[in-house]
Amino acid sequence: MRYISTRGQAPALNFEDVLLAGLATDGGLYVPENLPRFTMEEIASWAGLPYHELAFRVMRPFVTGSIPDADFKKILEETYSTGPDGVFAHNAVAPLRQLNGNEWVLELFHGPTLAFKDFALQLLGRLLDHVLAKRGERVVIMGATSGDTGSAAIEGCRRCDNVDIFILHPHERVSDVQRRQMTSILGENIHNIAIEGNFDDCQEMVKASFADQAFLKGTRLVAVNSINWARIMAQIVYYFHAALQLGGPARSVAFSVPTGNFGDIFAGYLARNMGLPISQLIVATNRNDILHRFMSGNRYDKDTLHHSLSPSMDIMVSSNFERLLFDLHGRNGLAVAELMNSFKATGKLSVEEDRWIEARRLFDSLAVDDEETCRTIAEVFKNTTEVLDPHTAIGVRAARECRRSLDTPMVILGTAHPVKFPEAVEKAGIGKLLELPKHLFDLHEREERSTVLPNDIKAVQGFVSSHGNRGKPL
Ligand SMILES: Cc1ncc(COP(=O)(O)O)c(C=O)c1O
Ligand SMILES: N[C@@H](CCOP(=O)(O)O)C(=O)O
Repeated sequence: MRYISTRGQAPALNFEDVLLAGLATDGGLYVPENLPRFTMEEIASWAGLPYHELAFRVMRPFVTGSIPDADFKKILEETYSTGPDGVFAHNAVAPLRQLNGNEWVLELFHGPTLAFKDFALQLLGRLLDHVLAKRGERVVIMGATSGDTGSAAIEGCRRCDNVDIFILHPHERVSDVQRRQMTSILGENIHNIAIEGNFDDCQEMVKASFADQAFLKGTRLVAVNSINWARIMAQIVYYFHAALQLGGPARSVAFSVPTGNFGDIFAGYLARNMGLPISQLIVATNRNDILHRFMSGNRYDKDTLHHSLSPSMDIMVSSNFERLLFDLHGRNGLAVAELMNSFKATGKLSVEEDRWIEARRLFDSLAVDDEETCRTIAEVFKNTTEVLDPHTAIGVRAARECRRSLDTPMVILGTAHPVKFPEAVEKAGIGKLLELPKHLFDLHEREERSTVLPNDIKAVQGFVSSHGNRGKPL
């Protein structure tokens, strides 16, 4: 499998090199040159497979030529293991919980850091370990987080011998549990940086570091955000997993996806393009609604960033939207480069009418504010005694508002465990005490380590270069 850049001017890479890349050299994002497509018979034959075996079938075409089948199978078996020493706490890995009649939450929060990010980052860490050991190479990882990617990336990479990982989070803008999950994992190669800015500032600094890597003195820079193709690839699997449990592929399924960086929903869009019958994909945003404004009015314009009760989706500019733009423009990289350059200059973007109509055919959307989020948490609790996290609640609200058919199963991606967001749960009026799982029971007593830095790329790059070799200078 070869991968090409959404801006059309970077060299095509194989999977191994894409895994070790972040942004392409032309500033674009990598996508497969040709998407694999499965037949209905093939997909139907996967019903009942354990998660890791399904993952092998769905992802194999993407890694072919780079990771031998036997190694990939072993890595997947370890990644999606369950049981007392396993990675995931639920035997089904990603169980479906019925909310009512034909509405289901796909619980993606049974991994070590209690959010859907574990599905991809547990895999990414193992793939990096495999590839770097083979190459005998050390790398620096830089990642930006609004709260969940950070801990999942650290947890996924903490045992990798060949990485130093630097995670940038917005200072005082992630929940207490989220911060502690990151800053209490101690190791000479783990570096948490609290930036005096917002998530977009963090994300921008990571992206800019790919463009100018002199500060790394020759050490390779790797991404753990969803700009890294391997992240998206792993997130495709659970769409197949959910649909197969609900009568797919003979029956279509609809998905509602809490969205920030457009990564998770883009994975659903790819699952549909790979042959999975998906009748509806709903983009569910919080008040930071650039994606909803595009879908509903062809206006992808920067706004100010609002702090919400769903902080992980407090994102102004969505990285993976560029991957959709690439498809909407007939995979014309130069057209995308032009659009993105103009967006960089003006903060505004809209597309030609026919391309926007196509986007509307592909996605429905809704923006949900804090009040509606709390109302939904309370409503679901009253009817089911399930406590939703605020991001999942946004998905539920959007599913209920945008649903086209009651006969089609509606799956809402349950992206995080509510224990990570007690403020929203409390504001929803739910008195039920939520307990941290066993492996995190003493989280609030653990020692924390992080460095506060100004919103200044030179300060961040200086820190990376003076700590990038197991805490010592590069
Ligand atoms: C809990 C949670 N839900 C939803 C999202 C949105 O996912 P994405 O950025 O892939 O759209 C994120 C992170 O962005 C998240 O952490
Ligand atoms: N919600 C994310 C933001 C980063 O998104 P990513 O999927 O591109 O890593 C987070 O919690 O950090």
